Formats: sequence, C-alpha cells, structure tokens
Amino acid sequence: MAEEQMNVAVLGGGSFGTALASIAADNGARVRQWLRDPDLAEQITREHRNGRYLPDYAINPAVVASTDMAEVLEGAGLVLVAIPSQAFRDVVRQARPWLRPDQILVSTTKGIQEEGFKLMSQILEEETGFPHIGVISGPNLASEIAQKQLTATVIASDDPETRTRVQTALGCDYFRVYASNDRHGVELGGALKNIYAIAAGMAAALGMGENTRSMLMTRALAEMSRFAVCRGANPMTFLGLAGVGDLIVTCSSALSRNYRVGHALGEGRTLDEAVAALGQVAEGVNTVRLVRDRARQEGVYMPLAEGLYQVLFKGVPAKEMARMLMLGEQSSDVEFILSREDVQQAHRETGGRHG
Ligand SMILES: NC(=O)C1=CN([C@@H]2O[C@H](COP(=O)(O)OP(=O)(O)OC[C@H]3O[C@@H](n4cnc5c(N)ncnc54)[C@H](O)[C@@H]3O)[C@@H](O)[C@H]2O)C=CC1
Ligand SMILES: O=C(CO)COP(=O)(O)O
Repeated sequence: MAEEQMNVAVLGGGSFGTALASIAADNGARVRQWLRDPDLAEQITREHRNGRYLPDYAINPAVVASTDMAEVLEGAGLVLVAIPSQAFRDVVRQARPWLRPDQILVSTTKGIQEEGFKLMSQILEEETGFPHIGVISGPNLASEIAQKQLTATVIASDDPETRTRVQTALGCDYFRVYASNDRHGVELGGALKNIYAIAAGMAAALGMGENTRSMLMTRALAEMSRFAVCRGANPMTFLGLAGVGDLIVTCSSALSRNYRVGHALGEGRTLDEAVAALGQVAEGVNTVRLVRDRARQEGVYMPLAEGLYQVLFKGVPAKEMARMLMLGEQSSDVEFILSREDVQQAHRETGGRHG
C-alpha cells in the first residue's frame, strides 16, 4: 500500500492540475499527468513547464505528461481529476477502462453538471461505482500555489482512507490539507462561491467599496448555506476553508477567473466578450444559471443568485439590480439564530401598529 500511495495520476493540464501534480512529485510520488494537447504534454515532460497555463512555474521534473490515458493510469493509487465540469464525465468515461476499485478517485473541479444537477464526485461515483471517492476544495488560487504561497485546502470524503491518503500525498510545508466528511457541503461550497466571485468582480469594476464587498460576501455565505442545507449538506461546513475561505479569496482577487469575468462585465463588456477575453473556463457563468433554476424549483430564497442571473442573462443593468436588492424585504442577519419568517412576522405585526 505504501508504494501505491506514491503513484499519482492527474487528469487535466490546467493550472490547478499542474500545481497538484508538481506538489505530489515534490512529496516523492511517481506522477503522471494526462492532457489532450501533445505539444503541451511534451513541454511539461521535457521542459518542466506548462507554457499555456502556468508559464513561469518550474514543474517538478519527475512529472511526466502524456496524452495516453492507459500509460497515465497504469499503477496509479490516487487519481486527481482536474477537468472543467462540462468535460468531466467524458474524461472519466475515457479513463474508466483503466480505473480500479482500490484506487482513490478525487475531483478538484468546482462546477455542476446541468443534467440532473450533478456534482463531480457524484459523476465519479456513477461512472465507476467505486468506494474511495473524494473532493478537494478550498481557497486555492493555482497561481499562488505555484509561487509556493502558504495555502490550505480540504479533502472531503466519508471514506477515512481517501482522506488520509490525500493528506499524505499532497500535504507539505506550503500546502496544508484539512479533512472533512461532508463531501457534499465541501463540493457545493466550491461550486457556489464562483457565482458570488462574478458579482464581486462586477461590484469592484462599478466602483463599489469595501463595505459593499463585505455585505456581498456575508450575504452570499447566508444564501450558499441555505441552498446547501436544503440539499443535505451541513451548514457548519460553510464556516470552513471550502466555504467562507474560498468565498473570501475568490471574491477578493483578480487572479480568480470568475472575478475577472465579473470585472469585465462591470466595465461594460458583454458576457460573450468577457468570457472570450478570459480564454479559460469560469465555471460560475454556468453555475449561476443552474443554481438559480434549482433554487426556484426547490423554493430556496437566493436573491443574489437571482439578481446576478438577471444581469448576466436578461440584460438588467448591474447598478439597477444592486438598487433593487438594497430595497428588498428587510431580513435576518444569521438565519440559524433568528429565522427570516420571524423577521417577516414582526414586520407584519409592527407594520400594522405603526401604520
Ligand atoms: N485554477 C485554479 O486556480 C483552481 C481551479 N480549481 C478547479 O479545478 C478544475 C481544474 O482547473 P484548472 O487546472 O485550472 O484547469 P481548467 O479549468 O483551466 O481546465 C483546463 C484543462 O482541462 C482540459 N480540458 C478542457 N476541456 C476538455 C475536454 N473536453 N477533454 C479533455 N480535457 C479538457 C484542458 O485541456 C486543460 O488541460 C476547475 O474546475 C476549477 O474549478 C480549483 C481550485 C483552483
Ligand atoms: O477556485 C478557485 C480558487 O479557490 C479558482 O477560482 P477561479 O476558477 O475563479 O479562478
């Protein structure tokens, strides 16, 4: 088992996949990385550089990249899947003939599949039926990890072996891996915060200040946890790295792709222009549509997601939406302490008295 623990396969040649591959190699693992582009694979293996996604990063020379799935998965004890959500299932299907039930299968992807509103670890489960499945999520801007900035993440799985093997494979003096058994909550945290990162980027471009950003992030946390609880997650997870932690970093940094898309929109670009200028995947654009629809179906109150949806897809000006949100019904600060219904009830009663 000890030997197998040190065989790591990373599927995906983006910046996060590359940074995780290099960390695992720094920790002494034999690392194989799968990607589609043969030239980029060649560059990673020969020059130890990923010129497309992380051009200034010196990748551990032990990382060998390939377009050959069989070669990459051969003997792997840990498989990290770092592929955008829209291609995730396809890639897992390509990998399936070489996956085994004793392997640890971990998604790093912060997105949702439209059909069936599936999270990526559910896709891993559906496609394999295997037992050791987990999710990595947290405040993890890949370009900062590449600079070896001190960073923490979460491995979430209800399987203790998955948690400990990922902690061992990836934990090092600049990358700390915390454990959770709320896989669903951790995964939802990573996907949902992308919505609010777009809103934060937009607010910054419109000249809104720090009070506004704090309000946005805190109210985002309230509606994220409301949605997640409705889907069976533990609200306490949102106090952790994969909840408030990831929300803070993505809503504060122009290194976030979702924030950058929002910023471009706030500067007056169209959604198509903003996405084209980014040249990479900002998962939040799709997530806001899926979450807004699901929240309506399930009766979950998510005014920020609804508002962002109206701005992105219905042409409502962002400033007008912000004004409407500010004038919306007065509500409760922390709903787990004072419910929204109690606040509404009090308004109805005192509103009557004060005319
Ligand atoms: N970049 C970051 O800072 C972080 C990213 N993540 C998450 O990890 C996941 C992976 O992120 P990144 O490594 O940045 O990569 P990315 O999201 O930029 O994806 C690029 C990789 O996916 C491959 N890809 C795209 N479509 C494909 C298809 N149809 N078939 C095969 N491969 C395909 C690309 O060729 C490339 O190798 C994302 O979902 C993201 O949400 C999580 C934390 C940090
Ligand atoms: O999830 C991330 C940081 O934790 C990366 O965010 P972006 O996908 O917006 O770049």
